[in-house]
Amino acid sequence: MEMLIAIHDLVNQFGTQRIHDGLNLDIYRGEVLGIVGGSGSGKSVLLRTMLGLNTPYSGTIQFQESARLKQHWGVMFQRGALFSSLSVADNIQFPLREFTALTPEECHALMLVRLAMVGLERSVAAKFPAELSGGMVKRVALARALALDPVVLFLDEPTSGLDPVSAEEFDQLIGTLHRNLKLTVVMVTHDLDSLFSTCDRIAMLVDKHVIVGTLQEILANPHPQIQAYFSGGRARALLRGN
Ligand SMILES: Nc1ncnc2c1ncn2[C@@H]1O[C@H](COP(=O)(O)OP(=O)(O)OP(=O)(O)O)[C@@H](O)[C@H]1O
Repeated sequence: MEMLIAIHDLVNQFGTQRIHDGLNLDIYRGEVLGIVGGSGSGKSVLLRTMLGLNTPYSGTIQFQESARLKQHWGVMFQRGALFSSLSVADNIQFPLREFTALTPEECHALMLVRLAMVGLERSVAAKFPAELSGGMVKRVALARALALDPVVLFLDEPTSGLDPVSAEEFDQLIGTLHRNLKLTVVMVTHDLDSLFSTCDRIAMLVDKHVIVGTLQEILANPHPQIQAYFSGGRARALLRGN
């Protein structure tokens, strides 16, 4: 498989608190990788470091040429996803205006395509974020992340705050987009449903490193933190249904 992102010997540290200590992780083109781990284990810091928003203490993160520039990335953050003062149309067109020389008409047409891709009607374009449901906000944020036709999509807790039905619909949407667009998806998630239904591989933050594998491989790993993470009632119920 073709490697898209190679993280080598990564160390992140704040003051004397070491978060990652020689972390290695390869991310392959076309996969959906779920990043999991307990609260405070360093998932967000890892994502932010990949995005260049956090400078590591040491180590390297290499992107393959085709995914090296910001324009190649679609990013959906958990909070503050949309600009509240801009309409849905302007939110989605924001990256197009920033990074491309497309005409306003072309931006508008592309915005409508992105809206349709995330399953929203044209009429939503004129609305403002405050007028949308939580699930619609997530879809608009996803449409904006897809605006520039990214090579890789970074999602931070994409289903947090959604009711179970909306979360499942959103998982299905991610799966469909991944298959149709051949996207590489890197998502931080606490949502075991998402993890089990959407991710090809799991990177679990343990002891300042990641343990990586398919769901089956991770479940077979005897590390006590992994066993504890997947031994809760919900995880067991999901595994029975898997
Ligand atoms: N800018 C910062 N300055 C100092 N400490 C930080 C900074 N960013 C993160 N940390 C610390 O790094 C640790 C890991 O944080 P991070 O947000 O990555 O955890 P997480 O795994 O995403 O947790 P959660 O699931 O609760 O969101 C925490 O102890 C946090 O307090």
